[in-house]
Amino acid sequence: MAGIETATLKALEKKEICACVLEPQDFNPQPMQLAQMPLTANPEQKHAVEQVLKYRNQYQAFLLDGLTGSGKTEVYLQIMEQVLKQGKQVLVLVPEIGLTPQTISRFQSRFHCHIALLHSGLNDSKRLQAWQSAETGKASIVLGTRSAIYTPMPNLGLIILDEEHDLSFKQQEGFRYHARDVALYRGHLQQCPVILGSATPSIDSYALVQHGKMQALELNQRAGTALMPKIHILDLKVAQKQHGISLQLIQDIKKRLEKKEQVLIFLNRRGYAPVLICGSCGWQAQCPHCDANFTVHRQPYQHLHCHHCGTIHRMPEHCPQCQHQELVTLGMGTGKVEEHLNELFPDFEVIRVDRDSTSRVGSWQKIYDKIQKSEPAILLGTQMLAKGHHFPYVTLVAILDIDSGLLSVDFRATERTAQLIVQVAGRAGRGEHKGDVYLQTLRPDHALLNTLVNENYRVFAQQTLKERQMARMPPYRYAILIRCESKDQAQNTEFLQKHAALLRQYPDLALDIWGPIPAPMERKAGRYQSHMVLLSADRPRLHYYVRSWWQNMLQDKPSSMKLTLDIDPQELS
Ligand SMILES: Nc1ncnc2c1ncn2[C@@H]1O[C@H](COP(=O)(O)OP(=O)(O)OP(=O)(O)O)[C@@H](O)[C@H]1O
Repeated sequence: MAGIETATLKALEKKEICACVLEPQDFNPQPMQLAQMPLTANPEQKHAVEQVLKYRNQYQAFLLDGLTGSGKTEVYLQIMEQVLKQGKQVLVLVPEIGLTPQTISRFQSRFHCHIALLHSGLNDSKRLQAWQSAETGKASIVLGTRSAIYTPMPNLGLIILDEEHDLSFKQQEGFRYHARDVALYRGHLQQCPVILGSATPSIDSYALVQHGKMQALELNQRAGTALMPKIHILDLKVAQKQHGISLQLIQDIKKRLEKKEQVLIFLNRRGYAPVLICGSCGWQAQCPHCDANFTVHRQPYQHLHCHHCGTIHRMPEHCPQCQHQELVTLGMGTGKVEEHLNELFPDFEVIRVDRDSTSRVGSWQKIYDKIQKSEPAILLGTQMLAKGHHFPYVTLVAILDIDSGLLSVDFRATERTAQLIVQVAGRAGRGEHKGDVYLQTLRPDHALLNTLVNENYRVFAQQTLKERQMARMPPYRYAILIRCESKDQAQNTEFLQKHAALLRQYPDLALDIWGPIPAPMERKAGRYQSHMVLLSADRPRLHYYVRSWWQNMLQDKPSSMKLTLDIDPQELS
């Protein structure tokens, strides 16, 4: 309300003298003008655009399965143009807040219209403004991360989920939902097409295509003149190395930098080193609250940090067990690799991109602008660098440690690793120069690596679908994960066993119950974690029985126990 401070209004509301309400506003769509002509679509792009536009005013789900750099965004833009011209709104979801600047700038250079931005970095009033502009039709486009899927848009004409395979579309805490599922359901409710786009679609989405619930649209070549990069496997068992980096790779990095090109080094481990160990007695710095090692950090000051519960400890000056002075770090995090790269390439800039280096507001934007300049540099980073970015000057990509992704117990681990490799590799050679990709591994014969190098991601996906079908795993059966957490592991097991027995009593529910078993990380933040997985091919019946069973469990559980129910879990952690 004009002229009256919010604090005053709140005080009056507290005394029940006034009530603060939001006035519904009229829907008033704004016309869209084209700011830039579209690119000339290649035949595959044209086909994809035409297919989607056939379903302009009705629900149909599409999987836009296009190689990295094949011009999926151009396909989105050309479809959006037609939908916006009809006076309808478009909702676009991206997995990361860090992807919003590049996406918004591509939208702004193509369309003159109001674009509302929604992500976790906004304060409440900015969020409200964005919601209102969507609800009233002032915003023709809403661009946001996961929760933007709930934005009120009365005249919705198209939903796009870019990088649909990305795990961040699933909310894993509190109110659990998968933005991909909500998008499909919302498209159905509001009768508009939904496009899920990715160079590495999820196995779940391929299954939807297989079952005729989604139409696949393929882009099989890079857009413009760019070519796909060549992947090389570096066998760490035999390779000569310096600081854990093969000499062959070091030579190639040097060549690229001298040619004024950029190099991207990927390591999915932030901090300086994952282990601190005593050189005399073997003592290791472990988090007192979790079954995990402390990670050593050197910035902004030396300290130990548990990445699981957030505990921070001072860096010990000597071994607390034997008083020995020499404590050594094992393994490499981005901090240590940054140090080595600075030593190996002193004449070139090393730009580190991880959660630590981008935690300040605006820092990612500054880094991003720097990368877009045609200057030689080494970009070193974690997941943040892997997702959907277009870095035209990167011609060499190296993944320093691919093996950790091959060792997980999660049945989706190979899918995630394959996606990561293909996505990171896809940042190479997107401009005028052809790219090369190096994968450092101790397991060069691993089937996954060979399928990706000699075949492609789609072949891997088809093999994985067959394996999942044979093993009767999702998406061929439906899963529910029960997580149970308390200070007593025996209490967790006894409680889950008792309730598993009750569920087994329903004779017409064909069900497998796995567990209870300790979670992959058994103790976290001082509490024991147990898991139990329910698997059934009959989703309606599974959900029907679980509904009352779950209520029963909640009533029966001790107050100190925490229970959570995860439908279609994406991670078994
Ligand atoms: N038809 C076209 N003609 C020429 N250039 C194109 C065409 N379509 C797209 N491009 C260009 O190709 C580059 C890569 O396109 P884009 O970023 O849209 O690919 P993408 O499929 O979204 O990639 P990724 O999945 O890796 O994020 C961009 O510079 C884009 O402008």
